[in-house]
Amino acid sequence: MENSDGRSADCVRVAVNIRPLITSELLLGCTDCISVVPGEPQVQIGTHTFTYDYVYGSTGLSSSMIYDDCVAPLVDALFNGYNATVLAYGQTGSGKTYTMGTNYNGEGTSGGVIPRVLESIFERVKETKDSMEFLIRVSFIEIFKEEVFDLLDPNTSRGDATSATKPVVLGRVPIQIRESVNGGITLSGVTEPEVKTKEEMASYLSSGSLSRATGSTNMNSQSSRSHAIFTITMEQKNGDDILCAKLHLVDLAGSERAKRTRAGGMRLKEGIHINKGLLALGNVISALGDEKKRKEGGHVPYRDSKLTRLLQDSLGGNSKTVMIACVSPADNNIEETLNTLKYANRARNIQNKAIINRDPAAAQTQEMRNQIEQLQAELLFYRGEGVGPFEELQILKHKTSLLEASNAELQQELKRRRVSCESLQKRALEAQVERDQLIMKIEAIQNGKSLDKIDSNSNQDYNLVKAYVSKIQYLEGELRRLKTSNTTNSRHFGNCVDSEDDEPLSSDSHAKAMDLPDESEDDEKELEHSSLQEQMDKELKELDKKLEQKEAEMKLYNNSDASILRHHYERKLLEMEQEKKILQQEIEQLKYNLANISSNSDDGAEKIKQDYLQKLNALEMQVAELKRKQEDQAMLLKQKQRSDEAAKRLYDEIQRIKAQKVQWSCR
Ligand SMILES: Nc1ncnc2c1ncn2[C@@H]1O[C@H](COP(=O)(O)OP(=O)(O)OP(=O)(O)O)[C@@H](O)[C@H]1O
Repeated sequence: MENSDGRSADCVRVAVNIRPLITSELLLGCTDCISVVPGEPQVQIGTHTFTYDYVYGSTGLSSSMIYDDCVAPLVDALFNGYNATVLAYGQTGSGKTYTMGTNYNGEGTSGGVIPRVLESIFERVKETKDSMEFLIRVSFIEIFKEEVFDLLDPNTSRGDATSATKPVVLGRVPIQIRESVNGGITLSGVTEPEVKTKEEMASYLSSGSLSRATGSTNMNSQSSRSHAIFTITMEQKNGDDILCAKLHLVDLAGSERAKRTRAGGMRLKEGIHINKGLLALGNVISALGDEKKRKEGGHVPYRDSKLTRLLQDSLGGNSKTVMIACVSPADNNIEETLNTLKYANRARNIQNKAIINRDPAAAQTQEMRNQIEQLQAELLFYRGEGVGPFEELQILKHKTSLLEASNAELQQELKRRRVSCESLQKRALEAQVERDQLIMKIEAIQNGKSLDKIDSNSNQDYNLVKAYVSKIQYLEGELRRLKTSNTTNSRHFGNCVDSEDDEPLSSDSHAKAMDLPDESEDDEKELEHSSLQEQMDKELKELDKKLEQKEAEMKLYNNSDASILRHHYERKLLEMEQEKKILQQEIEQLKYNLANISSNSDDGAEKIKQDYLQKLNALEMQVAELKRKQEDQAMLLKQKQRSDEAAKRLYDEIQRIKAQKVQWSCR
């Protein structure tokens, strides 16, 4: 099968992610050595031009699109029973960990792909869990100095996700790679806990990442010294059909040259092992990506390293694979960047053969069941016990299966609608709570309370308002119920009254009148009805009071104070934006000064450079803090808009209830 770009759907997809120049590179006076051809997935470096499936960063596509373009299709594939791999490759400090989000700790939003994978998997599980059983497990391993270690092994775990400091290394026992009879690669005894929520999965990722070997090199203060593979295994059971597939998320250690990283001692030894694994990976990519070698059926050296053995299925095997080549644009990295781009270019030629991983026993059972059905039909036909010719039987069977399929689809649709209905109800409740909370805030402001004090009380208020709104919803429900029962009673009572009307009775109504109970029964019914009426009048009055109260609140809310609050938020946002702009201008100015100092060899230049560097750092932190505050303000503003909408809906609802009530009272 071919894609619109003419490449086979099973080819390894390759994306290049160019990170921006980082402060340390700017301090060295580095400039961009790589450019992206506008509108094309093409990069130019020196005299070379390379084409990929996607190019992000440095004015190519925005790197925030990596997940949607490259990774979301792999999550789809996982749910369809295909193995999938995302592989981040590149020199040390080129942004692999940043791109993958391997250090995600479950809090906030990291730009990396892993948090989005977690989010998306559990959203889809939630959507389909009524018709499907899921079993999700995770494993997290690292290859450190050519040994495979289990990062989730509770016996050797070096800390938990909440620990702020890096835990101490305990003696770890490497795990063995095994090859199963059908050639599949397994890790004997690897810890594979079952996970049921996104948070649980994130906590395993986070505790494993803490245990991962990192160290400081000259090129990256937090350099990953090992190759890490986080694997999500998903088993889906639908009746007898079982699909079992794996998604590998691979964050490789950076390729590096000892001279550049100024590594010595332990770091040097680590580097040698890292490079050995990456060299083997390069050879595998060359063997698979070189058309000539592939046609000649040349040997693929998977066995040369643990890394290549573990990635055997991902490169040239049963997997849908995306490789994200991460590069730095700095001209002092040009040699490594060129190398990465060359490998990435070659990797585009790798052909995989992904197949749906159906449980063999379940697949066989299904096949046998079909066979039995077929044979039974044939038997009926030959015995002459069939209702008609064999073909007719086949048509009927086909029709039945079509009807069954459509039935299943309809049931699915029904379930989906139910779920969405529930979630809409929940959202309506939340919106009402928010609205009421805002009204309370406005009141508090009017009463002269400070914003800080209001915020500190808001949690307490939230629960109160929630309880209050649920109560109102309950009462509204009760009222509806009573209205219905009253309508029924009124009809019945109306019938009785009709029979006493002066108007002549039709023969039909006359017949009905004959069926009427005797007078004492009538009295009883009337009494019962009037007591019911009385009770309902009481409830109605109460509801009237509530409606009035709500309307008064709405009026209060709709008056100019609400717009004061909105203006307050908008003004704050604007102020922050201006402050951010000023800070960014200062940063630009500092960077410019720094660039000038870098080319200046004055004696005092180094001191000024250090001062600038410190100031730059402080300013960058200030900008980050401002950004966070700005996001908070924007969220508040959004919340406010949502509450306005909810208030409007509520107001409409009140009007509707009132209209209904008037109608009802007139009956
Ligand atoms: N797209 C980006 N935007 C801004 N900063 C980035 C980006 N990518 C990476 N960085 C920064 O570059 C530095 C190195 O990134 P990272 O640690 O992800 O590199 P790495 O390739 O994983 O390195 P190593 O192989 O040594 O572990 C970090 O400070 C990170 O914050």
